[in-house]
Amino acid sequence: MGAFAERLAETVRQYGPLCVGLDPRWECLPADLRRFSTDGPLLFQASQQVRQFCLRVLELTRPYSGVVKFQSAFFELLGPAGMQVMQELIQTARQQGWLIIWDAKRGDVASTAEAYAAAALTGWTLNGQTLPVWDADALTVNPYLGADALEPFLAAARRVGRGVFVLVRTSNPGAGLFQDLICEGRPLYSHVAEAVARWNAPTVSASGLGDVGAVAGATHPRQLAELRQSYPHLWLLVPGYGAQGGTAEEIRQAAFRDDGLGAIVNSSRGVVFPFHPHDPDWERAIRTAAEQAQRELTGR
Ligand SMILES: O=c1ccn([C@@H]2O[C@H](COP(=O)(O)O)[C@@H](O)[C@H]2O)c(=O)[nH]1
Repeated sequence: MGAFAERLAETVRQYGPLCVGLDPRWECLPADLRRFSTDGPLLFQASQQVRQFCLRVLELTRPYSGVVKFQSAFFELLGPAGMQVMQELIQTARQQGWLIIWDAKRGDVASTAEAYAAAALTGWTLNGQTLPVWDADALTVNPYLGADALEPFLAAARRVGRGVFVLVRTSNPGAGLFQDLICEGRPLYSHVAEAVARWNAPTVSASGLGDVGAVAGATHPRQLAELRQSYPHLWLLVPGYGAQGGTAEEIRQAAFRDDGLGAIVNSSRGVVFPFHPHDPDWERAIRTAAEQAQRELTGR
């Protein structure tokens, strides 16, 4: 498997920068799919309905995107059956040719991070056999515990040509509480970005981009533009487009390099739930939303 950065560059050249966010919110599912039969545990039944919906989303959006981000929270909410469904969907997405980001925002002391990293990226070697577990192409991680705690993720990614996206400037309204605190004359997030660029540097490949990227919200276009300008070798994972208020125009101006690479832009609710649960034409709504997002993000 080639370097993550190059596989991502190839995907963005082919499909544009849209990343489909698979966040299966039960209350947003089409009403027809929110049905239960009389037997079987409810969480299991709900997981099967989510499975059916997500499979359809993957098919409908595939022409417009090559990257899918699984938001672990919504699958965890469904318990073990939901986790099983997530694993099956990840395998299906891989067979369909998607690049897979697992948004689980991991971060812990190094000895524990090693287990998280094996589960997400390398697989686990047991009895001489390496078993893939989640088998993601990239994982989101939280930098708060420091460099030693991130190293197991970076090492795992290096070993198997995978990627890591480090939270730098998140999209939520309260992000500044800690991330904007001034330390040594500049905001904390800019120190994090500098460290991410340092970890990324040895991985930079032909596209001029590397395997250790940064999460930078579309809802803070000034900081997004500043990160883009300061760190041309970083892939940016940009959430906050659509449902959280980030616009395609602001993103186009702030997030990309001159060659059109450098950022992937996540849309979860905007692309996956652009319909009312009682709208019978929900499939067409998803297809239209994905097509429009692809078009407006590339400015075509
Ligand atoms: O700063 C961040 C980091 C991650 N997210 C995640 O992205 C999606 C956004 O969903 P939308 O429905 O498009 O708003 C979701 O999975 C978040 O957990 C983020 O929003 N901001």
